[in-house]
Amino acid sequence: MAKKNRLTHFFWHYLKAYKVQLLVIMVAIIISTYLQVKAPEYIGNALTELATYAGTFIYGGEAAADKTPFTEIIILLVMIYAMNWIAMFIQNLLMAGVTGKSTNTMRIDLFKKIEKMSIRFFDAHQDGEILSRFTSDLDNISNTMNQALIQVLTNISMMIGVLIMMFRQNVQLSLATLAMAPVAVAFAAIIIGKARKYVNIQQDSVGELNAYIDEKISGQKVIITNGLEEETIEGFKGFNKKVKEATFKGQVYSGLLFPTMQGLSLFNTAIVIFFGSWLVLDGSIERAAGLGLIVMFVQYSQQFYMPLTQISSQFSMLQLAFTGARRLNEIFDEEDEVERPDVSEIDGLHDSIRLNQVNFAYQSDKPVLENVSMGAKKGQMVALVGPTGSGKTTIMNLLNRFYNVDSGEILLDGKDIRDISLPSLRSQIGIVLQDSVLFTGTIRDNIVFGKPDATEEEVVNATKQANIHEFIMSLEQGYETEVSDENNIFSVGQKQLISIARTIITNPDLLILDEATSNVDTVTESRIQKAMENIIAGRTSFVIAHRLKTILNADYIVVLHQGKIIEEGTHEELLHQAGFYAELYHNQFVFE
Ligand SMILES: Nc1ncnc2c1ncn2[C@@H]1O[C@H](COP(=O)(O)OP(=O)(O)OP(=O)(O)O)[C@@H](O)[C@H]1O
Repeated sequence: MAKKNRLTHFFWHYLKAYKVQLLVIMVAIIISTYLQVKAPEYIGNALTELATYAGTFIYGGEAAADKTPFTEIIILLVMIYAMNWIAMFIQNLLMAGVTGKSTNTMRIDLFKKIEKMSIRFFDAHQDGEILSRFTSDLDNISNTMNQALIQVLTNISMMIGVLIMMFRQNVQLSLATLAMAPVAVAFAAIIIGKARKYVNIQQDSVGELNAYIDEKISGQKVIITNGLEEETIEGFKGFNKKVKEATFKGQVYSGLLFPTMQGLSLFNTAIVIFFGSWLVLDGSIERAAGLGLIVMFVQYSQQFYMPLTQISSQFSMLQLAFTGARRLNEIFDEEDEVERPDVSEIDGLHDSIRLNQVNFAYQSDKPVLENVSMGAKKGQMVALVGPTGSGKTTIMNLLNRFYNVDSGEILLDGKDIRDISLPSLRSQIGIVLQDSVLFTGTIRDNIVFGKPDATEEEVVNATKQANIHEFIMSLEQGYETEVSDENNIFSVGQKQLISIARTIITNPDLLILDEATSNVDTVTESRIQKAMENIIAGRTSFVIAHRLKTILNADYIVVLHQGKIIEEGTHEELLHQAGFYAELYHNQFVFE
């Protein structure tokens, strides 16, 4: 029940801005339903008038025959059809507007929500799975609103109209007409319940399938180099089979609705005929009027059950929209990044940044950092070293508040970073990761990403410090060269240099650097090294260091092992300790 309320609430939230349009649509639906119900009566009258005219014409001659009543009814009929056309046109036009605007708002809200999500959310969801909410789920909602909603509303108003007309004619026969309605509703509820289950599975499987396709396409090089094409296709078939099976089962149940409703409708027609005849024989209904009444109620019975049948046939489409709404709600229900209510702004790093007894786990049963205490004074460079999986990246994630500590605290100038507003904190931090991402746009766009109003001088200054200015100038279109992450005109090293320039331009007080381990040629390697030195100079920095030279440049070295600090100090101090670090050093940092 709560779920249904949630869906009703969801649709109402997006439709309430269009109350007036929806009201006009409803009125237009009622008008067109009325006109459609009324038209056959006028056709009948027209035929009667035509017969009268023809009779008079044949027996009394043209002069005696008056075709005015016939002509008048025909004109009226034309007007009825024209009004019906206008009413339907208004419905469709307004509905297209309401659908377009409301799904557009849904799409914007969804994107806004995703932009507010924490890194934990992105770590826990695959890209393709998130993407499918924007594609198939929103499409389903939009298609249903455009195509099925008016038909469903028309059918409901038709049923109400028929009910009113029936009860005005004869209450007993009306009740007989409704005899199978509870059975029909019960059947529909059971079948709908079953179908909903499979439509839900279907849409979830589509999400998983999208995630699989997305992952495999972006990892295509690895697949080819490892000769895993066949395995990948088999994996795809597995996910595709899940979609196929759920779609089939959903369709089977949805498909059951239409024939079931039609069967019940026919059965009810028989009830009406028998019950009507019994009433006539019993004398409850006058014999002369009996036959006409029975014929009328046979029609009512069909008119009443037909909309029910049609609603049922549109059901699978409605179900897709409900499932789409449920899946959008799953995202809307996710928690945003939480800020303490009394957060404040900072204007930079003035003294130090420290981790105090920090404990952290991505999953509660697997501690990743245990009792980590370390820090950097303003202007210092701290190198984090340790084997893979020791928790270096995790410390960077906590410093930037991609995640919050489970216990302990991180203090920036003595202030808990959870008390600092996220935008304010992050504006002071510059990050260069191993995998540098380029966004679609020009090189310039990519460099001024964090400072769109940067001057030409600032851009060139940043690229010079990052050692990439000359390379950019050697390109035919220089800073205006169009790039994207898939555009392979840059090597990994060059991408990292652009990413360093992007960070330099924001002039952050605190730097988080993850030194690239990927093999780059020696020229690029020394360029990166120089760029790193330039960006670090005069700033406070934490560097996940892989190169000996970087480590030797550090003011302080922290050695991590399985989430714990096992050694710390300057290079000389650590060598003197003759422990893990000294061994790594003598082995030329083989964990690279
Ligand atoms: N998003 C995540 N969800 C769950 N566990 C994670 C996540 N990210 C990292 N881990 C786990 O946390 C531990 C520490 O990982 P982390 O990335 O901090 O190590 P690292 O020292 O940076 O390793 P590397 O040098 O290979 O980058 C590892 O055991 C890893 O499996």
